[in-house]
Amino acid sequence: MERPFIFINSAMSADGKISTKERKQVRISGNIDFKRMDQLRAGADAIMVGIGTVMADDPSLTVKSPELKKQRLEAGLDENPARVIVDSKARTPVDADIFKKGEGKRIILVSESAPHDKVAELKKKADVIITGKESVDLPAAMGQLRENGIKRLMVEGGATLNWGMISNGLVDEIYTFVGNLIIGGKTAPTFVDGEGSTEDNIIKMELLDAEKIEEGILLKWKVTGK
Ligand SMILES: NC(=O)C1=CN([C@@H]2O[C@H](COP(=O)(O)OP(=O)(O)OC[C@H]3O[C@@H](n4cnc5c(N)ncnc54)[C@H](OP(=O)(O)O)[C@@H]3O)[C@@H](O)[C@H]2O)C=CC1
Ligand SMILES: Nc1nc(O)c(N)c(N[C@@H]2O[C@H](COP(=O)(O)O)[C@@H](O)[C@H]2O)n1
Repeated sequence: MERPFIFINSAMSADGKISTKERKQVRISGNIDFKRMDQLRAGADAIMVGIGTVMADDPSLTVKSPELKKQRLEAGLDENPARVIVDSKARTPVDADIFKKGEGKRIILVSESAPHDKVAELKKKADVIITGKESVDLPAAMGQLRENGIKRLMVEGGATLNWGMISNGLVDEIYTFVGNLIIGGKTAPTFVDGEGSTEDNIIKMELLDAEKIEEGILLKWKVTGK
């Protein structure tokens, strides 16, 4: 099944953490990196996060620059790319910022195990796509997104979703900004958590670029597979 071009953009500390041990959002990027992230958002057809990120950060995932929003409108697009949440049990709060802030489409990916009343509530606010029995079937869901016209998908984490996407061979490129912080903590999320690899199925990448930005470094990777 055809799927979109998929890339992950993330910011992590020098020790690979993407937030604190309390799973509190940390400002890792500086202004230049946030502008770069905004450009990536504006150039995508959709931006996707896991339900863990919605619960922890309550992000809006909107394009912030007025100029970039204007350019999207002039190109006949919605002001914001579609915002997608991977949420097997339909736990997304109906008052989440994703629903309150910005124009544009919202899509919730749920599984067959999601309570029907919660799905009905979310359907008032978003398109709902059902795949998988207990958990969202990510490969099938990516195919459905492509059928819904999404050709370029930006994934913004978090750690568990990043593992789900990468381990299923669904990620083409990864952009990580590594900031000048050490967060530490064995329970603080790293860029990729989940089940993890054994030696024979470690995922390989090719370095595309490395660029110093303010006090950190932006690494661009192409995922080449197992
Ligand atoms: N610095 C940065 O760039 C960023 C940092 N973060 C941080 O990351 C943390 C959140 O990460 P995390 O807690 O791992 O949550 P995630 O955002 O990765 O969401 C994970 C959840 O997604 C759902 N899911 C559904 N289907 C799948 C599947 N097939 N594979 C994987 N996940 C699936 C699961 O919940 P269910 O079973 O209920 O569906 C799972 O628990 C926060 O602390 C946040 O601040 C987040 C984004 C960016
Ligand atoms: N690129 C980047 N740098 C950081 O330092 C960050 N903390 C994040 N976090 C991501 O941004 C989301 C918030 O988006 P909104 O401002 O609400 O639109 C957050 O959920 C992370 O995905 N990213």
